[in-house]
Amino acid sequence: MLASRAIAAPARQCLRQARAPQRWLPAVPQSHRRAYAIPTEEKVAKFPGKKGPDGNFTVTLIEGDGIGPEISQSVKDIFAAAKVPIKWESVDVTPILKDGKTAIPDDAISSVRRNFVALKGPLATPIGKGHVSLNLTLRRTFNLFANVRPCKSIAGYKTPYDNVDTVLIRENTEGEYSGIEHVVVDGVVQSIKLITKEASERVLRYAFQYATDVGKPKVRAVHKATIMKMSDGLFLSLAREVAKDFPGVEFESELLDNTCLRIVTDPTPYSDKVLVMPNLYGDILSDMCAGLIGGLGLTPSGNIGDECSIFEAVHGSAPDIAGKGLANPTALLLSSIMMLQHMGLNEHAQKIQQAIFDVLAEGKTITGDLGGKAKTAEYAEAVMRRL
Ligand SMILES: NC(=O)C1=CN([C@@H]2O[C@H](COP(=O)(O)OP(=O)(O)OC[C@H]3O[C@@H](n4cnc5c(N)ncnc54)[C@H](O)[C@@H]3O)[C@@H](O)[C@H]2O)C=CC1
Ligand SMILES: O=C(O)CCC(=O)C(=O)O
Ligand SMILES: [Mg+2]
Repeated sequence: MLASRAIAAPARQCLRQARAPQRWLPAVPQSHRRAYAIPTEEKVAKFPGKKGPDGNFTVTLIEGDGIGPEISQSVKDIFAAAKVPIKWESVDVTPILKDGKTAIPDDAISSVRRNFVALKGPLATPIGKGHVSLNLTLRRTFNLFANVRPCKSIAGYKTPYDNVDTVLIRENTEGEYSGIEHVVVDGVVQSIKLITKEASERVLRYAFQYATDVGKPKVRAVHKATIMKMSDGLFLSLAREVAKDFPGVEFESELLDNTCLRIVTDPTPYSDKVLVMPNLYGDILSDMCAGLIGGLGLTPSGNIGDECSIFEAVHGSAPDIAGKGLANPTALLLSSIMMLQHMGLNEHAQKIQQAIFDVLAEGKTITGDLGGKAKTAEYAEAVMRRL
């Protein structure tokens, strides 16, 4: 593990740092929701209307596999303790076959469409034979074109770097994860990396808009257009085109291998940029960035679409620790904070986030991945005590 828990800086200093509010998604005024989940005025009007007569929003919950139910329980407990006006609608996403293809059950699809917003635990994908990734299927089903993966140092948790503050936006519907593979002849297989103008342009536009909204002065496209001249070449040339529509944001580009080297050598120069890239690169780089701040137990994400959005941790189902109460629920909790900010429930987001950062900064009740001894539920209880 890259980071090890060292003697924490003086607790008061850590708590002071931890108190700084953190917005994982831009504050989106109701009238500017267009660039995020809600594209039309009609939907803008409809969104707050999802609040039911009891004053609660209904949110779809996919608990997921492996550690999914354990970390989902922490979110449910903490949300209940913080009196977040949310009613969970749990759905089963056990895959079904539709026209010979893996599909999400209709009930789950209609729940997400009805509620606009979902929180999702990790879903395991079998290696080789077996169903295709349900995570990718969900992203494609709902056209969740931008995967926003912020990664910020946790005050009080010491790693080789104290100042990581990266935001990575990953194209989320195609690229290397198009799932188009076939056997050409025995012993020769082909896997298609599909890059389209439409999908590239919309994620690039989202990245520039995101940078504008959160006040990051630069967008950097990460690519390998030296080798994949046509596919990454198209992505890069579209990035240059889209940049012209955002004169207030500086555009840069960088080869993926160089990005990897530079971020692990010194992440500081990446704090003022939004990184945008094709699917696979974002998948790998986001796990790598998580390593810089203390691991996968800490990094959230949001899958953003025009019609609905699904929030989930960057990590997977962690089968090695599942069912043992060892999982760190912070990544899913911070994803749920992104979700609350997306929904405009900022006060609740801030209150819970502060409690999480305070518990982490204090360092007494933290899970094993961070060098502590607390079980998942004990950590969640510590967060609830801080609310
Ligand atoms: N978005 C999703 O639902 C994702 C699903 N997966 C799926 O998850 C399964 C397992 O994949 P792996 O490669 O093992 O990756 P993983 O992310 O599940 O685990 C990698 C390592 O990180 C640790 N870890 C992950 N989350 C943690 C947490 N919250 N607290 C403490 N430690 C944590 C695990 O114990 C393991 O040692 C696979 O079936 C994969 O397809 C993988 C990544 C994302
Ligand atoms: O769907 C999967 O199995 C893995 C997905 C993944 O690694 C990710 O979304 O980061
Ligand atoms: Mg991944």
